[in-house]
Amino acid sequence: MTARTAGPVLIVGSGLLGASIGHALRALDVDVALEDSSPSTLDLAIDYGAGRRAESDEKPALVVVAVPPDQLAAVIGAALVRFPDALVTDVGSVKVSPLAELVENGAPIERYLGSHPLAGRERGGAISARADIFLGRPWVITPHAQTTSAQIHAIEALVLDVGAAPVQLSPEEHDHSVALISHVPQLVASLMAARLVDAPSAAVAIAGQGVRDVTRVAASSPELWVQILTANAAQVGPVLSAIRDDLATLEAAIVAHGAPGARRTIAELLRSGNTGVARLPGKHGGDARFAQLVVLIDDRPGQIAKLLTEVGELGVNLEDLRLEHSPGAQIGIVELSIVPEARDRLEEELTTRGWRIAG
Ligand SMILES: NC(=O)c1ccc[n+]([C@@H]2O[C@H](COP(=O)([O-])OP(=O)(O)OC[C@H]3O[C@@H](n4cnc5c(N)ncnc54)[C@H](O)[C@@H]3O)[C@@H](O)[C@H]2O)c1
Ligand SMILES: O=C(O)C(=O)C[C@]1(C(=O)O)C=C[C@@H](O)C=C1
Repeated sequence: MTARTAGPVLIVGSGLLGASIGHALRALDVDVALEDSSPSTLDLAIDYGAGRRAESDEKPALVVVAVPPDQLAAVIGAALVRFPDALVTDVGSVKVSPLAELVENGAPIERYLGSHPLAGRERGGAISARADIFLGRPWVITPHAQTTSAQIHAIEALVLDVGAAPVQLSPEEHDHSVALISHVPQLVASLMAARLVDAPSAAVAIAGQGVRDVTRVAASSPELWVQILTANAAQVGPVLSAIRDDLATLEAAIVAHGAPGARRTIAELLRSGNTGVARLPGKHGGDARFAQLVVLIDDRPGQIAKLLTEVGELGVNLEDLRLEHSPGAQIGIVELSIVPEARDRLEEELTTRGWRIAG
């Protein structure tokens, strides 16, 4: 594939996000220069192939700032001054406060266009970077009053090159949205995971997929998240209040579950959850949800490859794949996500071929 992005691209901050963008652009042969305030992070990102060391006379066409939230405005502002011919973007998780800080500092924001990939990992650092983290994910571009359509096209080119899907929102709409779909979910995951700290070992040992699904992002960096949450506090607060109200209602109904109406209250909250989760778009951003097929495999080398080869031979496109090990059993659980029309046929054909289907 030929890159749409015109280089050189300078990435400032070569941690998880910066190095991941570097890897994805290098795969398309874009010239990527890297900087980081940590010399060892920079060396690591270069060693892993995310780009080359930036020269002192670098002349980037595009600068991507991927530093922690409390550094964003300062680093974006410095890049706007250092590279007067470059378009500058960032990948920060909050968009209103850095823009306000730039305006307050009199920065030349006519060459700054913020953006934010809704993609990442619960672990930071150049060592966790991967070219594929953006595939199929939304990447929000947040134009302001001075943004031109050529600048939007330039950032869209970057987004498409790394395999993400560009979406345009104002900085305010962005921050309002991410409070609900990213920032409070992080807190809910952390609150649930915090309950496990003093849990008996016997309880933790039998953890299934449910608690893992709900708590995955609880492994994220507290330093990064304190910065994100406080930078978006005005939007996060009201979502937390709504959850607190629901929790109070739920707790009262659970405690007095024999009282008239209590079971209905519990059911209605659960049903709202069904309605809410059904609204989450599928992998490609549309409304279609995929069907799941769970296959049990022997926990020995080559089994997953064999299963995937056979799914391919049957002409079924795999939309997603999840793996799980059953504690204490020599069995692996593979959850295949596929288009609903293919599910029954795949189940039948795999059963005929000797695979064990668990649901
Ligand atoms: N982690 C995620 O899942 C995720 C997803 C989307 C967006 N973001 C945003 O991306 C940004 C980077 O997050 P990350 O997860 O890559 O963090 P990270 O810690 O992995 O990387 C940040 C890098 O910036 C460097 N840095 C700090 N201050 C600097 C400065 N003044 N100049 C140059 N380099 C500097 C650090 O040394 C570090 O290597 C954050 O603003 C975050 O909100 C993170
Ligand atoms: O860990 C992940 O899977 C994420 O994608 C993290 C996630 C998110 O909430 O979606 C978290 C914060 C970032 O600003 C963007 C992405």
